[in-house]
Amino acid sequence: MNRSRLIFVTILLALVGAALPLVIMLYFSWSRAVTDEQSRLTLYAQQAILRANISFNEIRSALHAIEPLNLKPCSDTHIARMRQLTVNTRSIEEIGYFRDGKLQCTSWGRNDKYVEQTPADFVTADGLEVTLRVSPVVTQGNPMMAIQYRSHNVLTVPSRFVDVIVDSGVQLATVTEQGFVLGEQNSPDAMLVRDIVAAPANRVDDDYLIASVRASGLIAIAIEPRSYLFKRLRQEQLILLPIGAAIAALIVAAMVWGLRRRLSSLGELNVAIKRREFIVHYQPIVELRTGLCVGAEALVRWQRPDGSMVRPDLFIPLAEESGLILPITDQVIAHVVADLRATLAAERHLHIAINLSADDIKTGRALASVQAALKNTDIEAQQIWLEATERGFMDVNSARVTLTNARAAGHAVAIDDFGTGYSSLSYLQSLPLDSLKIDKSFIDTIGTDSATSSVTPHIIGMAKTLKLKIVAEGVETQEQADYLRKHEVEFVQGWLYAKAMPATEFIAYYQHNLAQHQGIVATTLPVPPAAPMQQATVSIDDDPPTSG
Ligand SMILES: Nc1nc2c(ncn2[C@@H]2O[C@@H]3COP(=O)(O)O[C@H]4[C@@H](O)[C@H](n5cnc6c(=O)[nH]c(N)nc65)O[C@@H]4COP(=O)(O)O[C@H]3[C@H]2O)c(=O)[nH]1
Repeated sequence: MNRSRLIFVTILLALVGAALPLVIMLYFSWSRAVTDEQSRLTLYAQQAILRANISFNEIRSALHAIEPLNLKPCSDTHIARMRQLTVNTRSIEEIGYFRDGKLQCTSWGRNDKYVEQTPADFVTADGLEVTLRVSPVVTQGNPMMAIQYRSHNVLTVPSRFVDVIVDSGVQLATVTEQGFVLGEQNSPDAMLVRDIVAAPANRVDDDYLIASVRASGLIAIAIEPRSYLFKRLRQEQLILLPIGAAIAALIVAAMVWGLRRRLSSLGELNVAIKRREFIVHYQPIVELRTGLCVGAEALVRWQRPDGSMVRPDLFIPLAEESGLILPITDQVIAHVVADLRATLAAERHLHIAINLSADDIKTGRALASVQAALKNTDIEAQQIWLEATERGFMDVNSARVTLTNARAAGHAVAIDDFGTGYSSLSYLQSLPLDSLKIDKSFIDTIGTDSATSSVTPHIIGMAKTLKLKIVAEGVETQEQADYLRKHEVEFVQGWLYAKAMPATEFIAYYQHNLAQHQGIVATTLPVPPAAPMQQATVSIDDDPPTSG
């Protein structure tokens, strides 16, 4: 990703990162406000059901108490008893006695007016006949509810069935399951109440917030205007939005910090490329059967002006992401040629493996760089191996073209870090490869009972089936080397043999190794078909061995 793209993507991510916590907090504020308000309304509805049940129970008890007394109807004792029950029972305003459907007397005395018993709107399960609206004859007050049991009748105020102290604006109704409204507060809309009875549920609609409770054959409904919700919403937002803003600020700060770091890393990398601060170390590759050093892997190092060395895994990912890897590969190639030109010309069986990035493989330009660098030198193409990781094969068609061209030019091609990426057997089969490097993570499992330890022999078997030479990377112990020898792995690379070292040290290492293996023949070099290389004979004669 180049600089301006990086800035653009970071700004985009920062905007999303800043908006996200605010949106989440807005959502939480809303859902908390709705939940809180609905809990409040539900509580009112529960209290209304409780009040309605208390009223019914009181009335039922009074009626059941007076009916079996068998007092002389409308006698002074009878009227006194009715009055006593009326005074002592909160829910009862008046008790009346009926005979043949006509009111004879009430708790206030004998009745000489003609009053007929009103027909019941509904009858409860235990036989109480309820008439919702009757006009009291004696007190001449507001409409009341009449509840009749046999010859006695009680008048009660409907508000007894919703007798709950609610905040102003909250509407309350207690309704039977059949839809008869027993009592209401603050005049809830009748249509709305009917709708809620048909499908009782807590909900928020365009105008109202609604909660309902169903119990004992009754439904209590509490309703408040939706605008009330906004008061609660503002309270929630006052708490949650500052938290969201703080998280958003943290995200933006982290992104700005990351961007500045990346830009400064990118800037430093750019300067390092211009100043050619990259050098190459060489890690020997040894033929396992003979112990002969047959080559080395070129490993880039960033040498800062203060002399400190930066490991490749700290800058290669950034270089690959930003496209700066291409000039770095060029500098590696130039270093290999400058460092080992004479040695490679003198030792024809010696090879150097150069790492190519995914971009190098995709564009194919690294091949042109190698060819240009080898021009006018005595280094032969087969002495330069090209290593590509599985990431380099993501664009399999361009990878195939580059690898085919590389092999046609005489280079051996290796797949690096095998097993850590996504390569499949079909990839391996379809790409022109000479060798496979088993990643250190698999070598580490040798002799252990880790879950992946069983994979190593499969990789070896697969490479052999595909006739690829094998290089085992990161060999650190004799046990690993013995295992690899037993499985006929051809080449090894690792600290058991040598760490990566500067060119002069590598040349000395190589000469020493050569002297130790006087007269021994290396037999297992990969051979690209287009420029076949004969088995190399290692000698310690003054005359360098020739190939081809
Ligand atoms: N612990 C342990 N480590 C061992 C052992 N033997 C080898 N190694 C390390 O394993 C890495 C092998 O290189 P790689 O898999 O190509 O992995 C390389 C390669 O992917 C990348 N890299 C290095 N040089 C270049 C380069 O010139 N171009 C590109 N594109 N990538 C490079 O950076 C990675 C890391 O390179 P290095 O830090 O040099 O680390 C090297 C090497 O020093 C061992 O026995 N034990």
